[in-house]
Amino acid sequence: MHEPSGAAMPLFRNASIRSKLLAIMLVCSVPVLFVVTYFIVNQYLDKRKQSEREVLSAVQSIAFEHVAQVEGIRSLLIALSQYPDIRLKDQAGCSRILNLILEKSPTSLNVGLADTSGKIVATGLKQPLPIKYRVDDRKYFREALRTGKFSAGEYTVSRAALKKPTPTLHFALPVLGHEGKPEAVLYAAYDLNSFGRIFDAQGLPTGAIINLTDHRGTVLYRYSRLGVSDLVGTSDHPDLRQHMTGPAEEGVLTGIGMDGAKRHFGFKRLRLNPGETPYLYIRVSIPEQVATSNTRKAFLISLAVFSVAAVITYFLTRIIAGHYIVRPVRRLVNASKSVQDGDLTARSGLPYSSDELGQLARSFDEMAASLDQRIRQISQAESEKHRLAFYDPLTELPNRRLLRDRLQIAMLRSRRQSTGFALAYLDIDNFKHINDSLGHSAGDQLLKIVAGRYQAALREDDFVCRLGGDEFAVILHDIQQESAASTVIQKLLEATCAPMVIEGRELLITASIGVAFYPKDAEDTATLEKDADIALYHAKDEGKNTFRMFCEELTRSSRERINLIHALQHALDRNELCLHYQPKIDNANGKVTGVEALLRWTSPEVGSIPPDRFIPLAEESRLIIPIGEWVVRTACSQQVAWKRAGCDLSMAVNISAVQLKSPELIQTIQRIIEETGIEPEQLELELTESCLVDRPDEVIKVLEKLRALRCSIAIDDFGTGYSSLSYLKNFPVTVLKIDRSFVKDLTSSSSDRAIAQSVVNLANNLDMVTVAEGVEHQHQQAVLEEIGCNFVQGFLHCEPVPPEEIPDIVRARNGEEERVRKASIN
Ligand SMILES: Nc1nc2c(ncn2[C@@H]2O[C@@H]3COP(=O)(O)O[C@H]4[C@@H](O)[C@H](n5cnc6c(=O)[nH]c(N)nc65)O[C@@H]4COP(=O)(O)O[C@H]3[C@H]2O)c(=O)[nH]1
Repeated sequence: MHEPSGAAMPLFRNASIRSKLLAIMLVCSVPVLFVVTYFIVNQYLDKRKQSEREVLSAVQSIAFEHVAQVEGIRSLLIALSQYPDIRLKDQAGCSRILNLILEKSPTSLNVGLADTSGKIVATGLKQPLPIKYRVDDRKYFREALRTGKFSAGEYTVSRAALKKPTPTLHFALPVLGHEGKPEAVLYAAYDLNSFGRIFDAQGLPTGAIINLTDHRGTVLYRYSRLGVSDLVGTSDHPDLRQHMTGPAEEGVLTGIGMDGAKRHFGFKRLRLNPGETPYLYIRVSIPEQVATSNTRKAFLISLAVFSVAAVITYFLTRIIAGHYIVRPVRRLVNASKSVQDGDLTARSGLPYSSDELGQLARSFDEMAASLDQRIRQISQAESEKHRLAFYDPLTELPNRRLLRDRLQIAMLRSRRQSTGFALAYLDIDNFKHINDSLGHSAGDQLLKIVAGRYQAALREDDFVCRLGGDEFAVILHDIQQESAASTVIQKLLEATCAPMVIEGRELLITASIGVAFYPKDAEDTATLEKDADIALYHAKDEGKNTFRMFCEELTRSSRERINLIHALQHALDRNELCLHYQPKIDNANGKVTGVEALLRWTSPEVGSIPPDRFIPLAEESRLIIPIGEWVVRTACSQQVAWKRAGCDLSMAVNISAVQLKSPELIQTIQRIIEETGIEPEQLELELTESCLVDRPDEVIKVLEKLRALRCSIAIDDFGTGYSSLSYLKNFPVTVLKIDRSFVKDLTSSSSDRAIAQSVVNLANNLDMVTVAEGVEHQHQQAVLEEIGCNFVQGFLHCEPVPPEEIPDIVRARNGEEERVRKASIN
């Protein structure tokens, strides 16, 4: 079966509709998912940017505030440097002012004055510093002296506030003398915790961290809402130091923080004076997770909603597709399978809605209905064809073809069951005569009645068929014995004999039956049929209304028949045929007025064969056509030869029914008349009465043509056939020959005499002459003369003799008769 290629989606080629629909649903969901994802990613990126802006802004504002504080310190130190006590390095005055200043400065942990050797002159602290405390090792001190400018120091943990170590960053300003030389250094310790406070004021989200490092990357201060980190003093993460060396003074970046979390960083470098090394690197960071937590949440919610929607859609699609698509399609598939399996009454059972499935259901149902109708029509046509092929239309019995099938089946069944069966051939006796005399319609009715009787007489599993014409065949199953078959055959004969009324006339018919047995007589059906046929032939031959079981003897006689036909085929060529002539005597004067030509055959193999035996075979094999032509030609030639020799006789020739039906008969006779030169009036064509009853209208036409040739026409064996007297007057017949059977008992049987008399009267009335056949005795001759029969033939007068004897017989007879006649006159 052809499979659509469907190379596009081989994965789904064999998937169910439900799966395909679900796949479609899922595929259609992808854009939705894509859009949702797109918006969420966008939101995420926005959040990220927002977070970066936030950290940058935070770092900028923290730096700004810090710078402002440092500037405050710078201004303060500048103002102090102008103060007289400071310039004079008056310890008490300095302490007082510094003390006062320190109290007012929230970001400074200490404010102090050191001389140029680094020795502390005074501090703003309440408690005095230890004597050995010096600042000459501090970077801010040395830088201030070196540069003469406001300088920053390095990170320290305040030693001033001993109770609580505090991260500090020192700034220093040299106090310059009149020559501009540094005379002392003012310094302030900046509390790095100030960053924490500024940082807190930014309102950054949880997890935000501020990280301060120096130019070496050492963490100076690290603070979050959780407090100051213990990572202070450690080295900054190398990956995060890029901002220290990069070109940008401030900016944002994303990376892994020191806590291992991904963070958004805002950074800024701080310098006291342009071109100087930055004294502080500020970094503020927010964990990305915190920055994008909303979008992540939104993403997860969307994903959850999408998943729930997908699950709901999945189940809804399953339910809806199952109800509206899958179930109808399954019903269509099932209906299709049923149709495929031969159930053409199968229908979808779906409502014919206006959608595609409704239309498909309607189309399918209509297609199945039309298929059903077509198949019915075809099967009706087939069964009609089968009926015509295997059944006889007249009797509705099976025909010969079906017989052959049934014989095969019966044979196989018998072989399997080790049984046997009988085949009987039946033939209605004289059906042809009945058919022709009563008409075809009556003949058909007869056959139907007989067929019905045979069916009724047989068992149900026996088989009866019509072979054609008046022939029937019967299979009798499970019969091996002749005795068992005889009972059934007898029943069939009786069924045939039962009186029947057709067209108001009561008919009595008989049948002949031939029977052969399987496997006794034949082991194949063809031989069995032949055997039954042979048996039937012999039943007919034996006088009809009887049956004959097949035996080897019959085959032998049949074989003889066939051999005889073969021999007859060569009889003409081999000059084995000859004619004898029987004189015909005129009762009026006792003279021989004519002869009847009678065919004789002497075969070198078989010897002399009587015409009653070989003429039927010649008719059967249609050899009678050439033989009959030879007879007419020989007889006519003989007649002409005798006539020339002074022996003028009429010539009677037998014409068989087969010759009469031959379309060449007229031409043949005409040609022979012309060729031989016989006077046509002297040629008498004898036809048996049975020739006339078969298609009388056509026979009349043939006879009229023969009469037109001026031949005489005689009806042979008159009174033995079934010819209707009403027809007789229409036949252009000139002679009626009274059959030998009536002549035989003419003197003893009053009915035979009455028949003979009737024939003579009929002939007289119809202007015909009569000839009596088979006259053997004088008393028969006397009666025939008495009843007025015109001519006689018979052994009493002369047997059929060879042609050479005829002239002498005629001379003797006609001379004698002349002498007798003259004597009787005298
Ligand atoms: N018992 C008895 N028989 C007598 C007597 N007189 C004559 N017959 C026989 O009666 C038969 C008369 O011929 P059929 O009735 O035409 O009957 C003929 C005819 O029907 C047929 N037949 C003979 N020759 C021909 C022929 O050339 N063509 C055709 N178509 N049929 C022929 O064969 C039949 C028999 O012919 P045959 O044996 O020659 O028999 C002849 C003849 O020998 C008699 O007194 N007693």
